[in-house]
Amino acid sequence: MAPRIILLFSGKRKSGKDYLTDQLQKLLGDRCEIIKISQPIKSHWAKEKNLNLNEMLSDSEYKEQYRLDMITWSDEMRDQDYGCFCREACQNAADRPIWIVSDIRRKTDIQWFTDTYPDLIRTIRITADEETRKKRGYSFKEGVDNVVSECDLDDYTLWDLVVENGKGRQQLEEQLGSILGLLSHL
Ligand SMILES: Nc1ncnc2c1ncn2[C@@H]1O[C@H](COP(=O)(O)OP(=O)(O)OP(=O)(O)O)[C@@H](O)[C@H]1O
Repeated sequence: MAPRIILLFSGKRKSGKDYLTDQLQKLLGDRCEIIKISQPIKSHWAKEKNLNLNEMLSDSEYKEQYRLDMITWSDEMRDQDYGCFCREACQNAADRPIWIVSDIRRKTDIQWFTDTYPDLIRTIRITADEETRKKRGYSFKEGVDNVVSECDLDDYTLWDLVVENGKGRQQLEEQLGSILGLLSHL
């Protein structure tokens, strides 16, 4: 069974992508599969450099040590084939009706999904003010926060839904409710 809908989530660092997609998964249970484009990137990189993959995947300082190198390496891979990581992440995904991609970063990610799964794609931008993001552990890093991987979707305007997750955020139930609205036809 192929997915019947694919939700693509984007947001700046510490906007709450993992938090909200985890909550959504709790609600949807085994009807949904969480996909991370960063997973194949991290596993390739960990294998190549002989690093600990679990540490890379967890929200740790370890991951931050390698973030810059990983960005450079994955940009080179993408230049050759912009869909390479999207494709690999989807190949590893379970057959479930709802796919949640929790970390899209580029216009080409959206393009790849839209071309590969026409009509199934809904895009969601999570926003949060800088002060809130800082309270959650964000601090500006040269080469990370001012490069394409973090900024390419800043000027994208065609989101199906924008979810405020900073100071002005609604209750979690309402945030999730607006996301579920995108699934109401299923
Ligand atoms: N609505 C919220 N209520 C309470 N805590 C939140 C909320 N949103 C996010 N957080 C907390 O803020 C921190 C950062 O959120 P999260 O890891 O989801 O961000 P992210 O966008 O996935 O960041 P990164 O891009 O760095 O992986 C986490 O500790 C998370 O639990």
